[in-house]
Amino acid sequence: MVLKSFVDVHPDSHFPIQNLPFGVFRPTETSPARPGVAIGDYVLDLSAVSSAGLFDGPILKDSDCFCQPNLNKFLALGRPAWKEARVTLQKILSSTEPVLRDNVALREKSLFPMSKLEMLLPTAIGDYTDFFSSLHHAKNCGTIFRGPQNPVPLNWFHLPIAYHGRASSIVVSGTDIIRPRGQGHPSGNSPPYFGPTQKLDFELEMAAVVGPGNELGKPIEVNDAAEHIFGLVLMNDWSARDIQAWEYVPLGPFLGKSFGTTISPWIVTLDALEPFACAAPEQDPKPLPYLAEKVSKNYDIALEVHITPSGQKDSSVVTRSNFKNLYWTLTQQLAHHTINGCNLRPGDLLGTGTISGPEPESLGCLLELTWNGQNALSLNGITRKFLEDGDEVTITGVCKGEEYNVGFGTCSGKVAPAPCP
Ligand SMILES: O=C(O)/C=C/C(=O)CC(=O)CC(=O)O
Ligand SMILES: [Ca+2]
Ligand SMILES: [Mg+2]
Repeated sequence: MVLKSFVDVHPDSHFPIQNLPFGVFRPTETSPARPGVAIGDYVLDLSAVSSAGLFDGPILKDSDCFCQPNLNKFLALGRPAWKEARVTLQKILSSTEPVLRDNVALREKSLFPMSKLEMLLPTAIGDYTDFFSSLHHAKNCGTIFRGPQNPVPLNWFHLPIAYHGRASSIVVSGTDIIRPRGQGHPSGNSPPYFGPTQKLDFELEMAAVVGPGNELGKPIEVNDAAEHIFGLVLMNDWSARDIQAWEYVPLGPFLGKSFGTTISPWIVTLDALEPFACAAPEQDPKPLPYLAEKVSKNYDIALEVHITPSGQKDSSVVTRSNFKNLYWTLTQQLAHHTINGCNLRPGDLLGTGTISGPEPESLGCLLELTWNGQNALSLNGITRKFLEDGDEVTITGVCKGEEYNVGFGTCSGKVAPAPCP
């Protein structure tokens, strides 16, 4: 028998009782932020559940981790607490358990229609790193930025390459992204220009949310790394390709990326994703021992990007990809990040890098889809090489099971014009 909730959940919903993703919301503009889990079209307020004494397991019974404006304190408690919370929440939301189902007053205090509330960033993000783990993306970007001879650098096959992103400009889905201004360089010996980016792009990504983390100087072993990953969100690493191409030599992405990064509000836990785990690709050459894992795991998460062009009602799908296209696993990324002793802290965000697949329809950004603006895309008859002001980009992700889906909802942002000079 498949577990069912007393809350009505549509069969296509991303949020059945098997998912229970964690987020932070406020019921009204003036009420304080608090953690919640999504169930169907509702959000269950975890501060209310906690105040009612329903978290009665040994770790959570005396904890105030759900009476906080973000999930950091809960994340720091680690997997035993996450499992305990999931067991309690699946129990009190199930169709056969009366404690919440039959308590009208508590239900009114704790269950809110999702359409009427405001979702916030789920964690306070101290640090954000973005990896480069899709071979298809690395090959295509290498060819476009550096030419077809050796598009993938030799180090790529030996370590998960990354750059340090900017945590301060991470925003929750639904926030406008202001077109950045900056320097670009047309070609050859011509002087650089300055102005609003002419090559604004999205990047289809996911990101891991770090749990307990590690002390400075004490790396996390690759086979223990999953204990430090709470779950995943959808992510759009907005990129200004003209700024990026000019500035990145030799230190890597900077202002071409740091003007805004959007994440989805719901963190889907690794526990909820487990039924959709699959083998990660075979790695050749074999990684060094500190990156060699006993079990090399990916997840079968179908990903789509839709663009609604400025002034239009309808969106068009511009790419269909899958999380399982990644070469380096989340656990290898995390172990590599800490191998030099660098400390990760609860709530840190590790982007996977753009998730491009092998087919032309599965490329994860416009840079690849239009080959740096050489070929326009048609969106219901409207053409685009890069994003225009007013365009809205929406990423979705879902694991499709036989009896239920485990999904991420959406991650969207609309492009707002650059500030006047
Ligand atoms: O090939 C490059 O020089 C850089 C490519 C990127 O855009 C970097 C990045 O954000 C990594 C990624 O999303 O995979
Ligand atoms: Ca990126
Ligand atoms: Mg970014």
